Amino acid sequence: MNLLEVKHLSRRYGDFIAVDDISFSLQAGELLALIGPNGAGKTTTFNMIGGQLPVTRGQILLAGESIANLPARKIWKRGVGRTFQIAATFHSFTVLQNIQNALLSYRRNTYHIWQAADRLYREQASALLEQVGMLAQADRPCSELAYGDIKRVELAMALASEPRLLLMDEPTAGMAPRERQALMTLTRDIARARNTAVLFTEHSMDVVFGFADRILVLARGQLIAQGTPNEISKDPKVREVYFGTSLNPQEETTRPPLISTSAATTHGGQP
Ligand SMILES: Nc1ncnc2c1ncn2[C@@H]1O[C@H](COP(=O)(O)OP(=O)(O)OP(=O)(O)O)[C@@H](O)[C@H]1O
Repeated sequence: MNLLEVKHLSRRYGDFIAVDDISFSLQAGELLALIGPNGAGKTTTFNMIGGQLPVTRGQILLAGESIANLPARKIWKRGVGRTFQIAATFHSFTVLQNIQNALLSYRRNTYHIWQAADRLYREQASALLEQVGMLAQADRPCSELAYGDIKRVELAMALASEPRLLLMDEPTAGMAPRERQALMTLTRDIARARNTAVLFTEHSMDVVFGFADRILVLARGQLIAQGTPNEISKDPKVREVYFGTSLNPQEETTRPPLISTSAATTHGGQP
């Protein structure tokens, strides 16, 4: 069974259709990229799956059970995690404390008020930090960390809820190419090791084509293509959206591939 099944999903804002009848599936341990130009409907799709936005029509099934229109916290409890940027207030906490907070938040039913908060979940938090390569920096305040390391902490915080499906909205935004590669290598290794499915949006094509097992391409709310990176890079509809011209088969040898550096850096205003 697929871990996630999205069937005929739509979202309207008044008369405007932001997401138009899209269907796709995702398996445990798989990395699926959701790409498309600005305004294509990526964030809207994410927010419907995560419960931040009501669904207008369609189904979202997690391991066969409907999660569409459930409150976000219930969806989270059922196993859909999400990376969020560390809020400004959390910068004064140490790396370890941030992970402990994430564990506390997820397991708040078992919170014992008489225990000092900083003794709770130390071992679990340390284990998560080890997985993301941040254990050596456990006692540093997050405010002192390099940007790439903050991203690792955010990943560990998302993993604190032991998600079956992890949603990552532009995980590498603002990162240098080498940092992007490192974070996505880590994400892929963790997804494989934990059998966690990852759905991510991304404007950096080096990340999309280097790490996604499959790619979904949205344009003006519609799913215009889905397939492996190799299939997507050859898809004329996708190339039309990304290069603005349709692909004549005779041109194929002369046109740049979709994964070229120019495509990787020109879309979406990322560095
Ligand atoms: N609250 C809203 N009310 C009306 N229209 C909205 C609202 N939120 C989003 N939209 C519109 O829905 C469409 C899809 O937006 P969405 O943010 O999902 O796109 P996106 O693919 O994530 O874009 P980006 O890459 O720029 O983040 C856009 O045309 C946007 O203007």
